[in-house]
Amino acid sequence: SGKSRPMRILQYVQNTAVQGDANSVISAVDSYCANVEWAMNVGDKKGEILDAVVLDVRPRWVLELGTYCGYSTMRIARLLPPGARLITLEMNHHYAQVAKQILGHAGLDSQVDLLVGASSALIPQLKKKFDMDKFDLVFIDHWKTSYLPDTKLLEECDLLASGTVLLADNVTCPGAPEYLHYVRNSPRYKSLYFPSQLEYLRVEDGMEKSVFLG
Ligand SMILES: O=C(NCCc1nnc(-c2ccc3[nH]cnc3c2)[nH]1)c1cc(-c2ccc(F)cc2)cc(O)c1O
Ligand SMILES: [Mg+2]
Repeated sequence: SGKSRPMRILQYVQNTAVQGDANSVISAVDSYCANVEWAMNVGDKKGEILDAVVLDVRPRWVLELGTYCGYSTMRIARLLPPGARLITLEMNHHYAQVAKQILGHAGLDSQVDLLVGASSALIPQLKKKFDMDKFDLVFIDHWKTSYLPDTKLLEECDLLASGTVLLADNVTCPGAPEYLHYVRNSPRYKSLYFPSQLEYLRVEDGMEKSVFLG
């Protein structure tokens, strides 16, 4: 039942997770996707790397590119200091609708602003729309071919400060070769690879953490 995979994930969450308990919603998504049907969430293994980076950065302003069902959105939002804000961009209206409901079930919708549209159109509007200046952390997990152009767009829009951390999912699988070459060879970034596995599978993947040097 449930017309789409995101809908089936939402139904499982609504039937099994404790309302207002973000960790139980995260666990519910992980057990559904590990045991019933695979989905492109960052997952529990890479999720621990994401958690560690969020706790280390203690960001005031976070941008996420690629919301999908809101799994990584929840992982980030549950660790934010009070007053911090997470802006997440999603291209697909259906994904966004499901993510909103999953975030609501977790009780995390107050720290999160979910925008629907192309990142290339939305990124230039963010400073004005949210009266903000620079992001402290950017989690990149959308279309793999958009990683590099959107990173350059963030630079052009003056949304990165010296010390801003970019964390990119899937740099090995499906891969983001042009992005990797750029952040590893540009003098404006200090980059480090965190080896891991593709969500819910025994396939190599990893995340790239790149600090903007200004
Ligand atoms: O495609 C992925 N993720 C992207 C979804 C998305 N959700 N929202 C967007 C968006 C959002 C605003 C945008 N603005 C412009 N393009 C946009 C695209 N893109 C993805 C794919 C895999 C994967 C691995 C192995 C396989 F065999 C098949 C698949 C694994 C992953 O962890 C992923 O993250
Ligand atoms: Mg991913």
